[in-house]
Amino acid sequence: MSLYHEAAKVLDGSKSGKTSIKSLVYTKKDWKSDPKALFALSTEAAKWSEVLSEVIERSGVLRIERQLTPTLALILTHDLFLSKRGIALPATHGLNSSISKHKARLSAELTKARLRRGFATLDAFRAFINNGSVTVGDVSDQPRPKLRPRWVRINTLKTTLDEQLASTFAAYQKVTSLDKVMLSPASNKVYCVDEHIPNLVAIPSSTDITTSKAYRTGQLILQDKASCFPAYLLSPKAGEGDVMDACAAPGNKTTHVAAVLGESMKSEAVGDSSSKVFACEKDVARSETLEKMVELAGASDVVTIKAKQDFTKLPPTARAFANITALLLDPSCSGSGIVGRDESSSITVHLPSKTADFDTPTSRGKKRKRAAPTSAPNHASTTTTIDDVAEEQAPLDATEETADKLAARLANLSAFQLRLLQHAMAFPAARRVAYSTCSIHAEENEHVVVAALRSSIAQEQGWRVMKRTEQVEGMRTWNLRGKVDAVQAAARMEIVDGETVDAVINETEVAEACIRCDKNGEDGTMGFFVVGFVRDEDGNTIRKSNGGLQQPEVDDSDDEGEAWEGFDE
Ligand SMILES: C[S@@+](CC[C@H](N)C(=O)[O-])C[C@H]1O[C@@H](n2cnc3c(N)ncnc32)[C@H](O)[C@@H]1O
Repeated sequence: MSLYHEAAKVLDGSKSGKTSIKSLVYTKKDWKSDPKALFALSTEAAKWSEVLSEVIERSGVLRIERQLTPTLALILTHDLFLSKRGIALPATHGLNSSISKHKARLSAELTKARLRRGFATLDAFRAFINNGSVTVGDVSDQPRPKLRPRWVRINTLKTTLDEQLASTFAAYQKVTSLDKVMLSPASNKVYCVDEHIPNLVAIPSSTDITTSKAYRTGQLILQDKASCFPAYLLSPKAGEGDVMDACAAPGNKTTHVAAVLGESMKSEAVGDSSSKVFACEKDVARSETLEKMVELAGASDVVTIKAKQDFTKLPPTARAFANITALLLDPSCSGSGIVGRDESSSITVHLPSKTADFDTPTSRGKKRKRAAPTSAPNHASTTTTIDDVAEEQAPLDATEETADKLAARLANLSAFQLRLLQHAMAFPAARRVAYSTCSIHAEENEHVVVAALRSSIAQEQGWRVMKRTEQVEGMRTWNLRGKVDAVQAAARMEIVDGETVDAVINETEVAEACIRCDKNGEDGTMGFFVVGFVRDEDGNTIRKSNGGLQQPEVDDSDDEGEAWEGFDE
């Protein structure tokens, strides 16, 4: 059947170490299989390849089924145990039966492989593999790998940290370092209160809290630590004005900023209606999700949803927005920081050896060997190269085309992100903007920051970066900052349009102001970027730039939905 043979071809192709699975699948046009299904199967089989190679070798199947290649055996064993639908071939098909008839033996080896690694259930093992860590070893004699934690935000609109520690997490043991959570065996119930973001807790990734009442009722929200940075960096104070979340769905940052405002209301003892949050979302389906999320989080009283609304069409000078002093801008981006995205580019593919010698029916009586370590010579082990992050290192092959496409896509995205950022800067009473992406690319991050600082709207209205020294404590003490070379490169870029003016950029200060999070790094976060913009002067000036753009003086709040064509028109 083509799917299995074609997936085997992809995995064999990725052994050269030059081309990623993604590249192999998407640069060839004449696959018989659906490319999405082919990509999914190849990636999943590659993720499990170290474990399944061990299982296949120990079962001795390849020495019995001589017609099976190691790659086909790997892929079929994957589907036999790990795909919901099983092997997608009739039971009588030769390929299916060559693996299925050894099901009992393979299953026993899979169980042993799981238990050797300390996982009580297949689900916990799956969570471990999906977490991106494929380098596993016997718990008895090898250090445990660090696993990204599960981040749980305590929704202070509905509960408190203390309440949750005494209820949902009552059976958990408190640990004081994130490492202890990341190194914790799957069965351990531990938590660590985060040192940077208030009301955030880390638990082991294999711990499922989605069945808890607190989660189901919106008291707990699963939100990556990095994704909590923007609302915390913005830290709006109740009574100081309203907040606009420009690109809001599904609403994690909206509900977080509402909670931050709520906390400030408690501490400042200001009236309930003193500040509100507008949440704008362009997409129809995502607007519905946003509405549900806001309601579930108990934020409906504070949040006014602008559903199906393009942010760039909202007139900043509308009366309804006259009191907006802070904006969150988390626009669509490449998503390259999301764990699981593009992971095919860095997966090490392991293949079982046909001649591995374990205690199998055909090698009975021989001395039993331990599982081969990751780098054992009887594993055909290679790491495929990443085709987007390390473009400059990519060898001259099919990835070149992908790199060109990526560059074009990033150029489009950054132009869009800059346009939204300039629009955010146009709100007359705005004093703070938090700009963020879940991208690891400088084009969407430092480059956008520099371009925004050089834009005439920023120059005319006095926008600058929020310096590191001005940031809230948890953000000030976060060590990973923006890339100076990326800021320098952007500052040297030619000014291409009349909307941009020459401006002096303090490169070190800008890079220090920017905050980055590493994908799969020691901090257990996704790849992320956030920066704050502030302005001190009175910003009620209406922009009349040399490009002839003027904002209409809209003073009727009902006009919000009307098309204000924005800066690009
Ligand atoms: C990265 S997601 C936002 C995630 C959200 N901030 C959160 O934390 O849950 C970007 C969102 O912006 C929306 N979007 C894109 N362009 C927009 C525009 N011009 N106006 C409003 N929303 C837009 C997308 O539909 C998408 O839902």
